[in-house]
Amino acid sequence: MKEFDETAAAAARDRQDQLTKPPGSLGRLEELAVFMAGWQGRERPVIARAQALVFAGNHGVTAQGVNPFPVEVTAQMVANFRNGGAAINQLCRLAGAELQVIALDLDRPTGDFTRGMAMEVDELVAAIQTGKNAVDPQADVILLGEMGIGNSTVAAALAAATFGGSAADWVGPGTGADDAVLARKIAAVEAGLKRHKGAATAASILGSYGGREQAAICGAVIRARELGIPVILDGFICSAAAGVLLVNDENALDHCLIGHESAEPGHRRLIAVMRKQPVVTLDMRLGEGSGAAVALMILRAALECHNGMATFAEAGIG
Ligand SMILES: Cc1cc2ncn([C@H]3O[C@H](COP(=O)(O)O)[C@@H](O)[C@H]3O)c2cc1C
Ligand SMILES: O=C(O)c1cccnc1
Repeated sequence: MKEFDETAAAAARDRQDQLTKPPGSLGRLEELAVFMAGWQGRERPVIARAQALVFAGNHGVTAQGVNPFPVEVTAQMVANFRNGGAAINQLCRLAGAELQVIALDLDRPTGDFTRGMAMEVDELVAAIQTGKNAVDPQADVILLGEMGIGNSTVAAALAAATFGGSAADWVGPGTGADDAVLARKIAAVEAGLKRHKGAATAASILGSYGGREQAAICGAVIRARELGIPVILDGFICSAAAGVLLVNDENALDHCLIGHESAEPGHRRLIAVMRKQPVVTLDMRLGEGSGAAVALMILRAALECHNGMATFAEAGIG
Protein backbone atom coordinates (compact mmCIF):
# COMPACT_ATOMS: atom_id res chain seq x y z
CA MET A 1 0.00 0.00 0.00
CA LYS A 2 1.40 3.37 -1.02
CA GLU A 3 1.03 6.26 1.38
CA PHE A 4 1.05 10.00 0.85
CA ASP A 5 4.62 11.11 0.09
CA GLU A 6 5.26 14.01 2.47
CA THR A 7 8.60 14.83 0.84
CA ALA A 8 7.06 15.21 -2.62
CA ALA A 9 4.20 17.23 -1.14
CA ALA A 10 6.63 19.54 0.67
CA ALA A 11 8.59 20.05 -2.57
CA ALA A 12 5.34 20.88 -4.39
CA ARG A 13 4.36 23.35 -1.66
CA ASP A 14 7.78 24.93 -1.90
CA ARG A 15 7.41 25.22 -5.66
CA GLN A 16 3.98 26.84 -5.29
CA ASP A 17 5.57 29.52 -3.09
CA GLN A 18 8.17 30.28 -5.77
CA LEU A 19 5.77 30.58 -8.71
CA THR A 20 5.06 34.03 -10.16
CA LYS A 21 1.99 34.88 -8.12
CA PRO A 22 1.30 36.12 -4.61
CA PRO A 23 1.63 33.11 -2.27
CA GLY A 24 -1.67 31.29 -1.85
CA SER A 25 -3.39 33.26 -4.61
CA LEU A 26 -4.42 30.15 -6.56
CA GLY A 27 -6.36 29.00 -3.53
CA ARG A 28 -7.59 25.45 -3.73
CA LEU A 29 -5.78 24.90 -7.03
CA GLU A 30 -2.59 24.99 -4.97
CA GLU A 31 -3.97 22.44 -2.50
CA LEU A 32 -5.03 20.16 -5.35
CA ALA A 33 -1.55 20.29 -6.89
CA VAL A 34 0.00 19.38 -3.53
CA PHE A 35 -2.54 16.56 -3.03
CA MET A 36 -1.61 15.12 -6.43
CA ALA A 37 2.12 15.53 -5.74
CA GLY A 38 1.82 13.62 -2.46
CA TRP A 39 -0.18 10.74 -3.90
CA GLN A 40 1.85 10.47 -7.09
CA GLY A 41 5.09 10.86 -5.13
CA ARG A 42 6.53 13.58 -7.36
CA GLU A 43 6.97 17.32 -7.11
CA ARG A 44 5.38 17.79 -10.52
CA PRO A 45 2.39 15.46 -10.80
CA VAL A 46 0.93 14.64 -14.20
CA ILE A 47 -2.34 13.37 -15.62
CA ALA A 48 -1.41 11.57 -18.81
CA ARG A 49 -4.01 8.88 -18.28
CA ALA A 50 -7.31 9.52 -16.48
CA GLN A 51 -9.55 6.49 -16.18
CA ALA A 52 -13.30 6.94 -15.52
CA LEU A 53 -15.05 3.83 -14.22
CA VAL A 54 -18.84 3.76 -14.16
CA PHE A 55 -20.31 0.70 -12.44
CA ALA A 56 -23.94 -0.24 -12.99
CA GLY A 57 -26.24 -2.47 -10.95
CA ASN A 58 -29.89 -3.18 -10.20
CA HIS A 59 -31.58 -3.19 -6.82
CA GLY A 60 -34.23 -5.36 -5.18
CA VAL A 61 -35.39 -2.46 -3.02
CA THR A 62 -37.07 -1.00 -6.11
CA ALA A 63 -39.93 -3.42 -5.20
CA GLN A 64 -40.76 -0.89 -2.45
CA GLY A 65 -41.70 1.81 -4.99
CA VAL A 66 -38.71 4.05 -4.16
CA ASN A 67 -37.76 5.00 -7.73
CA PRO A 68 -39.50 7.51 -9.99
CA PHE A 69 -37.99 5.84 -13.10
CA PRO A 70 -38.43 2.15 -13.98
CA VAL A 71 -35.57 -0.32 -13.39
CA GLU A 72 -35.21 -0.91 -17.13
CA VAL A 73 -33.58 2.52 -17.34
CA THR A 74 -30.37 1.14 -15.79
CA ALA A 75 -29.70 -1.14 -18.79
CA GLN A 76 -30.97 1.50 -21.21
CA MET A 77 -28.54 4.05 -19.80
CA VAL A 78 -25.69 1.54 -20.01
CA ALA A 79 -26.51 1.23 -23.72
CA ASN A 80 -26.59 5.02 -23.94
CA PHE A 81 -23.13 5.22 -22.31
CA ARG A 82 -21.85 2.72 -24.88
CA ASN A 83 -23.36 4.80 -27.71
CA GLY A 84 -21.84 8.00 -26.40
CA GLY A 85 -25.15 9.71 -25.67
CA ALA A 86 -25.03 10.39 -21.93
CA ALA A 87 -23.75 13.42 -20.01
CA ILE A 88 -20.78 11.40 -18.77
CA ASN A 89 -19.65 10.72 -22.36
CA GLN A 90 -19.51 14.43 -23.18
CA LEU A 91 -17.79 15.36 -19.91
CA CYS A 92 -15.18 12.60 -20.17
CA ARG A 93 -14.34 13.60 -23.73
CA LEU A 94 -13.93 17.22 -22.71
CA ALA A 95 -12.00 16.45 -19.52
CA GLY A 96 -9.73 13.92 -21.24
CA ALA A 97 -10.83 10.81 -19.36
CA GLU A 98 -11.09 7.32 -20.80
CA LEU A 99 -14.57 6.05 -19.95
CA GLN A 100 -15.17 2.42 -19.09
CA VAL A 101 -18.67 1.21 -18.23
CA ILE A 102 -18.98 -2.00 -16.24
CA ALA A 103 -22.43 -3.53 -15.81
CA LEU A 104 -22.71 -5.97 -12.91
CA ASP A 105 -25.36 -8.65 -13.39
CA LEU A 106 -28.14 -6.25 -14.39
CA ASP A 107 -30.54 -9.15 -15.03
CA ARG A 108 -30.11 -10.31 -11.45
CA PRO A 109 -31.00 -7.46 -9.07
CA THR A 110 -29.71 -7.59 -5.50
CA GLY A 111 -32.08 -8.75 -2.76
CA ASP A 112 -34.57 -6.27 -1.31
CA PHE A 113 -32.78 -5.01 1.80
CA THR A 114 -36.05 -4.44 3.65
CA ARG A 115 -36.61 -8.19 3.59
CA GLY A 116 -33.14 -9.75 3.77
CA MET A 117 -29.55 -9.44 2.66
CA ALA A 118 -28.93 -7.55 -0.57
CA MET A 119 -25.96 -9.79 -1.41
CA GLU A 120 -24.66 -13.11 -0.24
CA VAL A 121 -20.97 -13.20 0.64
CA ASP A 122 -19.90 -14.71 -2.70
CA GLU A 123 -21.80 -12.05 -4.65
CA LEU A 124 -20.27 -9.30 -2.53
CA VAL A 125 -16.76 -10.66 -2.99
CA ALA A 126 -17.29 -10.94 -6.75
CA ALA A 127 -18.53 -7.35 -7.02
CA ILE A 128 -15.60 -6.00 -4.98
CA GLN A 129 -13.21 -8.00 -7.17
CA THR A 130 -14.79 -6.59 -10.33
CA GLY A 131 -14.05 -3.11 -9.01
CA LYS A 132 -10.48 -4.00 -8.12
CA ASN A 133 -9.82 -5.61 -11.49
CA ALA A 134 -11.16 -2.58 -13.36
CA VAL A 135 -8.42 -0.26 -12.11
CA ASP A 136 -5.73 0.39 -14.70
CA PRO A 137 -2.39 0.37 -12.83
CA GLN A 138 -1.08 2.86 -15.42
CA ALA A 139 -3.74 5.44 -14.61
CA ASP A 140 -2.62 8.74 -13.05
CA VAL A 141 -6.06 9.39 -11.59
CA ILE A 142 -9.24 7.31 -11.32
CA LEU A 143 -12.75 8.78 -11.56
CA LEU A 144 -15.59 6.76 -10.08
CA GLY A 145 -19.28 6.85 -10.92
CA GLU A 146 -22.40 4.71 -10.85
CA MET A 147 -25.68 3.96 -12.56
CA GLY A 148 -28.46 2.00 -10.87
CA ILE A 149 -32.12 2.92 -10.66
CA GLY A 150 -33.13 3.02 -6.99
CA ASN A 151 -29.60 3.45 -5.71
CA SER A 152 -30.19 6.79 -3.99
CA THR A 153 -32.22 4.75 -1.48
CA VAL A 154 -29.35 2.29 -1.13
CA ALA A 155 -26.95 5.21 -0.64
CA ALA A 156 -29.12 6.66 2.13
CA ALA A 157 -29.17 3.27 3.89
CA LEU A 158 -25.39 2.89 3.56
CA ALA A 159 -24.81 6.39 4.94
CA ALA A 160 -27.15 5.83 7.90
CA ALA A 161 -25.57 2.44 8.68
CA THR A 162 -22.07 3.89 8.42
CA PHE A 163 -22.43 7.26 10.09
CA GLY A 164 -25.63 6.99 12.14
CA GLY A 165 -28.58 9.36 12.07
CA SER A 166 -32.13 8.71 10.97
CA ALA A 167 -33.39 7.60 7.56
CA ALA A 168 -34.84 11.08 7.02
CA ASP A 169 -31.38 12.59 7.54
CA TRP A 170 -30.07 10.80 4.46
CA VAL A 171 -33.02 10.26 2.13
CA GLY A 172 -33.60 12.82 -0.62
CA PRO A 173 -35.39 13.14 -3.94
CA GLY A 174 -32.83 11.28 -6.08
CA THR A 175 -34.12 11.47 -9.65
CA GLY A 176 -37.16 13.46 -8.47
CA ALA A 177 -39.21 11.63 -5.85
CA ASP A 178 -42.52 13.29 -4.96
CA ASP A 179 -43.79 13.25 -1.38
CA ALA A 180 -45.32 9.77 -1.68
CA VAL A 181 -42.13 8.25 -3.11
CA LEU A 182 -40.06 10.12 -0.54
CA ALA A 183 -42.16 8.63 2.28
CA ARG A 184 -41.62 5.14 0.82
CA LYS A 185 -37.86 5.76 0.59
CA ILE A 186 -37.73 6.76 4.26
CA ALA A 187 -39.85 3.75 5.27
CA ALA A 188 -37.62 1.41 3.27
CA VAL A 189 -34.43 2.75 4.86
CA GLU A 190 -36.01 2.57 8.33
CA ALA A 191 -37.04 -1.05 7.72
CA GLY A 192 -33.54 -1.86 6.48
CA LEU A 193 -31.84 -0.26 9.47
CA LYS A 194 -34.06 -2.26 11.80
CA ARG A 195 -33.45 -5.53 10.00
CA HIS A 196 -29.68 -5.11 9.65
CA LYS A 197 -28.88 -3.26 12.87
CA GLY A 198 -26.08 -5.70 13.72
CA ALA A 199 -24.10 -4.80 10.58
CA ALA A 200 -20.91 -3.25 11.94
CA THR A 201 -18.17 -3.90 9.37
CA ALA A 202 -17.78 -2.53 5.84
CA ALA A 203 -18.45 -6.00 4.40
CA SER A 204 -21.58 -6.61 6.44
CA ILE A 205 -22.98 -3.15 5.65
CA LEU A 206 -22.35 -3.63 1.91
CA GLY A 207 -23.81 -7.14 2.01
CA SER A 208 -26.86 -5.94 3.90
CA TYR A 209 -27.84 -3.04 1.65
CA GLY A 210 -25.91 -3.52 -1.58
CA GLY A 211 -25.55 -2.87 -4.30
CA ARG A 212 -23.09 -4.45 -6.65
CA GLU A 213 -22.02 -1.10 -8.11
CA GLN A 214 -21.40 0.28 -4.62
CA ALA A 215 -19.27 -2.77 -3.75
CA ALA A 216 -17.35 -2.36 -7.02
CA ILE A 217 -16.69 1.29 -6.17
CA CYS A 218 -15.22 0.13 -2.84
CA GLY A 219 -13.06 -2.42 -4.67
CA ALA A 220 -11.74 0.24 -7.03
CA VAL A 221 -10.98 2.62 -4.13
CA ILE A 222 -9.07 -0.13 -2.30
CA ARG A 223 -7.09 -1.13 -5.41
CA ALA A 224 -6.26 2.49 -6.26
CA ARG A 225 -4.90 2.91 -2.73
CA GLU A 226 -2.71 -0.19 -3.08
CA LEU A 227 -1.30 1.32 -6.27
CA GLY A 228 -1.05 4.87 -4.90
CA ILE A 229 -3.42 6.29 -7.53
CA PRO A 230 -5.52 9.30 -6.49
CA VAL A 231 -9.28 8.98 -6.93
CA ILE A 232 -12.08 11.44 -7.67
CA LEU A 233 -15.39 10.31 -6.21
CA ASP A 234 -18.61 11.62 -7.70
CA GLY A 235 -21.70 12.75 -5.77
CA PHE A 236 -23.93 11.44 -3.00
CA ILE A 237 -24.27 7.87 -4.22
CA CYS A 238 -20.59 7.35 -4.98
CA SER A 239 -19.48 9.05 -1.74
CA ALA A 240 -21.88 6.94 0.35
CA ALA A 241 -20.48 3.79 -1.26
CA ALA A 242 -16.84 4.67 -0.60
CA GLY A 243 -17.73 6.06 2.85
CA VAL A 244 -18.48 2.54 4.06
CA LEU A 245 -14.73 1.83 3.99
CA LEU A 246 -14.24 4.34 6.81
CA VAL A 247 -15.88 1.85 9.19
CA ASN A 248 -12.79 -0.36 8.95
CA ASP A 249 -10.11 2.32 8.54
CA GLU A 250 -10.55 6.04 9.14
CA ASN A 251 -7.74 6.77 6.64
CA ALA A 252 -9.15 4.55 3.88
CA LEU A 253 -10.21 7.53 1.75
CA ASP A 254 -7.18 9.78 2.21
CA HIS A 255 -6.31 9.32 -1.49
CA CYS A 256 -9.82 10.36 -2.57
CA LEU A 257 -11.25 13.73 -3.51
CA ILE A 258 -14.97 14.33 -3.59
CA GLY A 259 -15.45 15.84 -7.04
CA HIS A 260 -18.55 17.87 -6.33
CA GLU A 261 -21.19 18.60 -3.74
CA SER A 262 -24.40 17.16 -5.13
CA ALA A 263 -27.73 18.90 -4.77
CA GLU A 264 -29.00 15.70 -3.15
CA PRO A 265 -29.48 17.07 0.39
CA GLY A 266 -27.72 14.22 2.21
CA HIS A 267 -24.47 14.91 0.40
CA ARG A 268 -23.59 18.00 2.42
CA ARG A 269 -24.00 16.03 5.64
CA LEU A 270 -22.00 13.15 4.18
CA ILE A 271 -19.15 15.41 3.06
CA ALA A 272 -19.00 16.89 6.57
CA VAL A 273 -18.80 13.53 8.36
CA MET A 274 -16.24 12.31 5.82
CA ARG A 275 -14.20 15.46 6.60
CA LYS A 276 -13.81 16.34 2.93
CA GLN A 277 -14.17 19.47 0.84
CA PRO A 278 -15.78 19.06 -2.59
CA VAL A 279 -13.83 20.36 -5.58
CA VAL A 280 -16.86 22.17 -7.06
CA THR A 281 -20.47 22.91 -6.18
CA LEU A 282 -22.68 23.24 -9.26
CA ASP A 283 -26.03 21.96 -7.96
CA MET A 284 -25.65 18.87 -10.12
CA ARG A 285 -27.58 15.76 -9.07
CA LEU A 286 -27.01 13.30 -11.87
CA GLY A 287 -24.52 10.64 -10.85
CA GLU A 288 -22.73 8.62 -13.60
CA GLY A 289 -19.44 10.15 -12.47
CA SER A 290 -20.46 13.49 -13.99
CA GLY A 291 -19.31 15.58 -11.02
CA ALA A 292 -16.01 13.71 -10.92
CA ALA A 293 -15.45 14.48 -14.61
CA VAL A 294 -16.08 18.20 -14.06
CA ALA A 295 -13.68 18.10 -11.11
CA LEU A 296 -11.01 16.52 -13.34
CA MET A 297 -11.02 19.70 -15.42
CA ILE A 298 -10.26 21.72 -12.27
CA LEU A 299 -7.54 19.25 -11.31
CA ARG A 300 -6.00 19.67 -14.76
CA ALA A 301 -6.14 23.46 -14.29
CA ALA A 302 -4.31 23.08 -10.98
CA LEU A 303 -1.52 20.98 -12.53
CA GLU A 304 -1.23 23.18 -15.62
CA CYS A 305 -0.36 26.14 -13.40
CA HIS A 306 1.77 24.09 -11.02
CA ASN A 307 3.92 22.59 -13.78
CA GLY A 308 3.88 25.36 -16.38
CA MET A 309 4.36 28.58 -14.46
CA ALA A 310 7.73 30.28 -14.15
CA THR A 311 9.29 30.85 -10.73
CA PHE A 312 10.18 34.40 -9.64
CA ALA A 313 13.86 33.55 -10.21
CA GLU A 314 13.24 32.19 -13.73
CA ALA A 315 11.17 35.23 -14.73
CA GLY A 316 13.47 37.74 -13.01
CA ILE A 317 10.58 39.20 -11.06
CA GLY A 318 10.73 40.67 -7.55
C1 LIG B 1 -32.26 8.81 -17.33
C2 LIG B 1 -31.41 8.69 -16.10
C3 LIG B 1 -30.02 8.84 -16.17
C4 LIG B 1 -29.26 8.76 -15.00
N1 LIG B 1 -27.94 8.86 -14.80
C5 LIG B 1 -27.68 8.74 -13.53
N2 LIG B 1 -28.81 8.56 -12.83
C6 LIG B 1 -28.87 8.50 -11.38
O1 LIG B 1 -30.16 8.20 -10.89
C7 LIG B 1 -30.24 6.97 -10.19
C8 LIG B 1 -30.58 7.15 -8.75
O2 LIG B 1 -31.78 7.78 -8.53
P1 LIG B 1 -33.07 7.02 -7.98
O3 LIG B 1 -32.69 6.43 -6.66
O4 LIG B 1 -34.08 8.11 -7.86
O5 LIG B 1 -33.45 5.97 -8.99
C9 LIG B 1 -28.90 6.33 -10.39
O6 LIG B 1 -28.93 5.48 -11.50
C10 LIG B 1 -27.99 7.51 -10.63
O7 LIG B 1 -26.78 7.24 -11.21
C11 LIG B 1 -29.83 8.57 -13.74
C12 LIG B 1 -31.23 8.40 -13.65
C13 LIG B 1 -32.02 8.46 -14.82
C14 LIG B 1 -33.50 8.28 -14.71
O1 LIG C 1 -25.38 12.87 -6.14
C1 LIG C 1 -25.64 11.81 -6.72
O2 LIG C 1 -24.82 10.88 -6.77
C2 LIG C 1 -26.99 11.61 -7.35
C3 LIG C 1 -28.07 12.38 -7.02
C4 LIG C 1 -29.30 12.14 -7.61
C5 LIG C 1 -29.42 11.12 -8.53
N1 LIG C 1 -28.38 10.38 -8.85
C6 LIG C 1 -27.16 10.61 -8.28
